[in-house]
Amino acid sequence: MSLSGVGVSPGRVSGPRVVVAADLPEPSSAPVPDALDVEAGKIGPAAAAVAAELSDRARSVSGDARSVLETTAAMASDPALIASAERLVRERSLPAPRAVWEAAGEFMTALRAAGGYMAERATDVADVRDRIVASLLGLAPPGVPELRSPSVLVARDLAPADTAGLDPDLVLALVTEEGGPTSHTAILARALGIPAVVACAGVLACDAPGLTVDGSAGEVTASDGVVRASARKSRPEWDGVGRLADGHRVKLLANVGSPADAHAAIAAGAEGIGLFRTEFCYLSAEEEPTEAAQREAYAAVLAPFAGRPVVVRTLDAGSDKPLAFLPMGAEPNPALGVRGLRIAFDRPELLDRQLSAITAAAADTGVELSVMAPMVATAAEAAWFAARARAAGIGRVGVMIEIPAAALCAEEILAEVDFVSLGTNDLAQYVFAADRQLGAVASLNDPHQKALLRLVGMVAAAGVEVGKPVGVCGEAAADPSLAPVLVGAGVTSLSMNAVALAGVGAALREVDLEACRALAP
Ligand SMILES: C=C(OP(=O)(O)O)C(=O)O
Ligand SMILES: [Mg+2]
Repeated sequence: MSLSGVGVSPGRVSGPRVVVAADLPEPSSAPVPDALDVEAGKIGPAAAAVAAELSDRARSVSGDARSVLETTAAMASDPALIASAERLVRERSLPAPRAVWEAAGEFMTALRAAGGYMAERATDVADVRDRIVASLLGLAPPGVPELRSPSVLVARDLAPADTAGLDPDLVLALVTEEGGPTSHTAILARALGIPAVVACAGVLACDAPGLTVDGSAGEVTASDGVVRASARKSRPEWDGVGRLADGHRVKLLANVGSPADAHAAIAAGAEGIGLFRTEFCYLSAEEEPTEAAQREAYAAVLAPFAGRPVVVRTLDAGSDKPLAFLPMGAEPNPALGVRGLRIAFDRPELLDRQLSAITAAAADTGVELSVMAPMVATAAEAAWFAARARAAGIGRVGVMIEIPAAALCAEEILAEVDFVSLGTNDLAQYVFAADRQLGAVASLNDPHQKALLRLVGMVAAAGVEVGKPVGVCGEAAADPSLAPVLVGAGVTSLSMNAVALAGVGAALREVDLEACRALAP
């Protein structure tokens, strides 16, 4: 068997195949005709089996992981949960899986209503619920399985929170049926240094014991399941200063979302942060973090960059990065819906709290702060954001250009702000009308596309005209073959994951500005 997809994170490895089970369907509530005691009697043993499995796993680990698993095991055998589910079977003739689903749902509602620490526990109850329901239905529990040895993970797609939690020591490679080169699964896999292939149709149907994954070529082949890894390519030489062969300066910055990313970026020579995705701090949060908690979380990411320029982006929640505390309701087209800055239009206090936490974190850490907003469509939106950011005491304010309308009106937008940063991931998605999470249209989300580069050129030219900086912080900036094209168009900084910095830095040293300009699409 040999399959091809889109290689999004380099490296060639082989290892045993482990499949991430799909989400559970909501269990049927069709009434059980009789033998209610027998039906109710299934719940206790299923819960006990789940608790035993979790306790067993707890014994094989230590520290925080152990106490989390022990607490979850205790929740699974909670007599109140079991009794409540059994009662639902007897009183409403519900099948056992449905009764567990509803009983856990009542617990979760009560925990969320209690708020604070209790609300955070609702996610654990959902985890326990899914495990017991899966056990009753004879299915694998959903989500990323606990890996005990290095494996190749196969999934339809992963949520950003799941990908961010992957352990690069245990996940040899990641292969998904869905996702494109700019999906957050791909971005996070690259940042973690995990070889990955996305848009790999047919991989879920493969039942070989193992897979060989080539994250550069995008090839996936069946293997015997034995672990083999090729030596990692050494990084090109780069001295940490972004400049062309003729000395023309281009700031090379990092995209970060966690303290670990920030430390990796400093170690890789980043001159500053070009994109701090603040929503990545809250992918698993049930409630809006307080201003004090935000200040602390942002400071932990910014601290390694004391004295350097950083661009903090306000929350880009919604669509492919849902945050539980900002539910959007069901939208037919979430990528075209209420996401990014749009969320703040009817919740301005949410934005103000975040701006004030960011300002405080910048003061705590001594960084040179700039703040920008995601998903800005018009100059009026840019002006609205800039006014709020300036009122919060922020001196340098920008917006992302990631909607075609914003690219077309870059001049008007630049009149309202101090800088712009091109989000080529979303810009490609909207220019080509091609969902960045969908494997079937992955090739349209390739940042080498002429139409995308022409829009980038228009925005960069507007920046040159008015003398304001235009950066790129989408995945296009991380591609050593595209970096000279972007610089030739007039882009003044490139921001990327830490792993990409040296390759881009070295590629820029090979060319001068004239050669870059000649590459215009
Ligand atoms: C950098 C971008 O933002 P995100 O990937 O977080 O949507 C982009 O859209 O290019
Ligand atoms: Mg974006």
